[in-house]
Amino acid sequence: MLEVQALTIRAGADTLVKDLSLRLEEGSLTCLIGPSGCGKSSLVKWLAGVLAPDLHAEGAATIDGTPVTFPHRDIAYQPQQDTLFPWLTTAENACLGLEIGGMDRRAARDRVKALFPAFGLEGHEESFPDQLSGGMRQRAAFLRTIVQDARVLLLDEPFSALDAVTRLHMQDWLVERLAERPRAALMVTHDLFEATQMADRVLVMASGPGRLVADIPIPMPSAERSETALAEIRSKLKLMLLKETS
Ligand SMILES: Nc1ncnc2c1ncn2[C@@H]1O[C@H](COP(=O)(O)OP(=O)(O)OP(=O)(O)O)[C@@H](O)[C@H]1O
Repeated sequence: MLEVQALTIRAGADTLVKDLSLRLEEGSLTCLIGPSGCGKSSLVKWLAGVLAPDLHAEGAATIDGTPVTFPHRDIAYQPQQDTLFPWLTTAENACLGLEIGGMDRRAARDRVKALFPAFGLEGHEESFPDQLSGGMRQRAAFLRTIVQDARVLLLDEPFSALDAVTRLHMQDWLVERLAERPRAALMVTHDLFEATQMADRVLVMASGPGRLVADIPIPMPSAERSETALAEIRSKLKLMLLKETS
């Protein structure tokens, strides 16, 4: 579905990401892990079309074999910071992606409002971002991304600010929604439990320069995952990360 070929990202003379290629399939949730600073966010930002202007990227991408440039209407992106507009209410922020995509304001409102209870945001539709907790803000940003009809989802540490129970709830919610409506999802996370529980594939990045060093499939359906099998995969991932950070 989405294919990246030979992506290199430079900051002046420094190479941040080098010659990175990957393919994301529809109906697949891929987690991207790697040490801090290895270039995970830079890759995702490039795919979202929001790479900082001082960075220079070379590389190509296709969707279903057709060359694309970013930003692209088939791609929805949740950045690491919630980036809610402080002058818009929670509901208005959550509607933004839909409205930019051309949806009528009332229809966008109805679609996001239906999801407020599942996101623990009910009663906060008219609150402004500075009236929300960090976790609520992150859920509002997640909502803004997930309601879009985009075929590709890019989620950069979408649950990092959530408490443990809410995080588990949102992880399950996302896995269920992706099962109902397959998309190609790429999720950056530092949490190996989250990665092995949710993903059907984990990509490992190394730094200096940023590159992919492993592609680990997790072929089991999430309902059938045994703790023993997942613990084995986590140990393998942990060893890789330790090697990359030592
Ligand atoms: N605008 C920029 N100009 C110069 N260097 C940058 C810029 N943005 C990021 N970098 C550098 O690029 C490298 C990769 O950063 P990036 O945010 O992609 O890493 P990351 O793997 O997502 O890290 P983390 O896990 O901590 O979020 C880092 O060394 C960072 O300092």
